[in-house]
Amino acid sequence: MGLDFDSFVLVAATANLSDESAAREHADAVEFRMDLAADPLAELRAYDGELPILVTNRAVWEGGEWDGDDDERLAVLEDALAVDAVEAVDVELESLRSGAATELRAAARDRDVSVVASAHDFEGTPDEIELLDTLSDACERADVGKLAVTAETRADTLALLAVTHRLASDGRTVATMAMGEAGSHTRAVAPVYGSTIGYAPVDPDEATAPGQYDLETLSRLVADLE
Ligand SMILES: O=C1C[C@@](O)(C(=O)O)C[C@@H](O)[C@@H]1O
Repeated sequence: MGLDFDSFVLVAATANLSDESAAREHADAVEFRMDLAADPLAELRAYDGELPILVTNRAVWEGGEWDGDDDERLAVLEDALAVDAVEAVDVELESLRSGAATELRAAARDRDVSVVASAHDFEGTPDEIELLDTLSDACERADVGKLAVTAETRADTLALLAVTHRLASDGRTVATMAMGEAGSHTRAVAPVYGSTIGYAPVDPDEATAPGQYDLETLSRLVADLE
């Protein structure tokens, strides 16, 4: 069974699967950032942890560190689907739009692995109409539509929360967060408006995005606001 995003899933984001034992107390799953690991497939195949895994192999053009061939990047993700503990896969919305990840999505569906279509803006926060367009499109193309923007003002974070609320109220499965210092609180608050995934590093020095809380803190904040 793929990871079920019907209720909030707290994900420990890491480049190192050995973090799983430390994450177990607070996290529901691990996000394995394959693009940040030296030999990700070997690490995955050797995994004997308890938490289910969401695999991500983020390209440089989407803010990650995979700078090789893009088809190969998606092929590595497809190989990762064969590992039993892998219950969800993150696929860039751009790769779904271009058709490059059509086969990967079909392979995930065959294996009952949930698909998260993700879009990131590392420069700023587009207006609400564009946020709605992007997130709706991500929802159409996958089991979860995910949108991470960079907030500079309260107005940016409000726009993101409004769109989160609107789509979640319409019954879509969304995950949203604002990166950057001004956006940090959205990581705790967006779940109140229907966001179903939160990302946090076990060790605050190992954050995978700007403005993340550490895992224990995010777990407490989300639980307190529930
Ligand atoms: O896409 C996301 C969300 C994220 O960028 C964040 O802002 O928490 C962290 C990444 O590890 C993950 O792949």
